[in-house]
Amino acid sequence: MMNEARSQSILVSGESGAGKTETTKLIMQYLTYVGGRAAGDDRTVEQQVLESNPLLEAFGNARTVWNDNSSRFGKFVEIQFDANGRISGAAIRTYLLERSRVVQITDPERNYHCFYQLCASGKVSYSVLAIILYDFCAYYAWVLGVHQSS
Ligand SMILES: Nc1ncnc2c1ncn2[C@@H]1O[C@H](COP(=O)(O)OP(=O)(O)OP(=O)(O)O)[C@@H](O)[C@H]1O
Repeated sequence: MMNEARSQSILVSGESGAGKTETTKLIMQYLTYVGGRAAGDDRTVEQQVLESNPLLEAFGNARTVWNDNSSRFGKFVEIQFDANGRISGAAIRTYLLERSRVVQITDPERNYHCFYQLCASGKVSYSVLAIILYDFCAYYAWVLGVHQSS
């Protein structure tokens, strides 16, 4: 990329359970390692890129019969580098979240991780739980609306 001064793409594909999600995380770890800044900086872009994975997985991954942590959406990760090869920015776009899973699941499959994480925390009062569940529902309703209108 630096030699040719041209953007490059990596396409990770395969059937469910093939290892796309884990491979993508390894690629992101590698790119943030080679394009990282000096230690001691504040929370850097590369840290934010890596830290986005658990959050995205909470809202978009679920257990299926093939994979305990199956990604139920597509992801386009763009990492921008400056002229020195250092990471200068990043953007993540998500596509085609499996909408039906929000309201319908078949045993032994599960809904999205975030619902179980919320219940497992055991530290929220019922009123806070209701607010958070309301926000989750609003989030998924927004996602459904976005995909329906596009
Ligand atoms: N590099 C790896 N090292 C160790 N285990 C791995 C690796 N890649 C995949 N696995 C194992 O395979 C499982 C499925 O991998 P992963 O979730 O990446 O698949 P996937 O192709 O993204 O599946 P899906 O399409 O359902 O999201 C992981 O939970 C892990 O147990």
